[in-house]
Amino acid sequence: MSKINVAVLGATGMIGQRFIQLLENHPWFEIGGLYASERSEGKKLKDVLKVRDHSFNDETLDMTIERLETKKISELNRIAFSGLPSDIAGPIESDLADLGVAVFSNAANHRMRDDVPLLIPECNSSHLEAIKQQKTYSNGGYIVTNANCSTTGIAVPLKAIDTSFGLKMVCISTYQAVSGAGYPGVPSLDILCNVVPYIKNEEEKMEMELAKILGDYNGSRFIDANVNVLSNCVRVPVIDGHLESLVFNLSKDADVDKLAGVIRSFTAEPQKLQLPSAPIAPIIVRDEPDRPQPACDAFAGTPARARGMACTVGRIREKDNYFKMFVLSHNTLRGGAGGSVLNAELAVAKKMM
Ligand SMILES: N[C@@H](CC=O)C(=O)O
Repeated sequence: MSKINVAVLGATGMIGQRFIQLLENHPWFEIGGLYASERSEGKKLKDVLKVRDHSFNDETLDMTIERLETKKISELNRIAFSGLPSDIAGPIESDLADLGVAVFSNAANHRMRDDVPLLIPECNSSHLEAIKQQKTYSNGGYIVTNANCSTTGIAVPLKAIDTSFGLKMVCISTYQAVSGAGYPGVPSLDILCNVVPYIKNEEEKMEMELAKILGDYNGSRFIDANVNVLSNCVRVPVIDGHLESLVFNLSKDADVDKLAGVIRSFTAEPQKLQLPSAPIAPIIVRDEPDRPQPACDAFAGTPARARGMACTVGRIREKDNYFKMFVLSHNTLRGGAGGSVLNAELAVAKKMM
């Protein structure tokens, strides 16, 4: 098949550049343009580089950033990947959908809409159907969002657990990397040798988003999962990789071995469809007592294209009918740009493009 032209919006930011990283040698997608605010118009990617753990191709580094004009973007691209900040993303993404562009967004603006899938293909691929309710769908335009980064990593193992054992309640404590705050993110004097027990709106987002993701879509509306979610979100001085501690209880009988077995063997539609960015194993279970760690496990995932797309679970324990475990996932890959690239691959595979 010929490659599909895609735009990257917010190309000067951390998530925008993760999109570029994942798209530069993509088998189905071709970068049709890099877009950002007027301020960056005419600069080359190499002049505004934020991602430092990936070697971009020379041709990619020489690409010029263009001003974000929706009409022009829609004429040149079938898909737009949005890494825009949420203070400007909402109307720009709606405009592009009106112009017939399929928008895959990392921004929070449209996540809770009744006709917008909050999509994690391992958890709720059937929710993609909701795009047919969007008034722009007949034109080819629609919006699909990925979840907040701290929600995405835990949603996949929680889906595996909920499907087999019925999740009743989950209490989450996060240890979130500074790259989650974008670039330059948290001031160094606030975070070096420190932890900050507050991330604006994070706990609210996690509680709402998990209910939508783990819930159903009945063909005309989303029905929230009946799971009690409690969360505390904290920023720690780590570059990449959100570590999260979970305590939960279940409606069906389980033990640590059964739980570990179900989590370890979990696969879903992206694996069945062999989507290019799908990790072969979406959840890796580690048996070592001191894993997962951001320094060791943030980039988990095979094959090479799925690096950073698997989450890692460890320290599964039981006490008094409550289970405890840690989950780690890469916040700007699996929890950001990678999540939206996987969403777009699912839409292509399901011929909703
Ligand atoms: N809100 C998160 C970013 C993920 O989307 C964070 O601040 O870490």
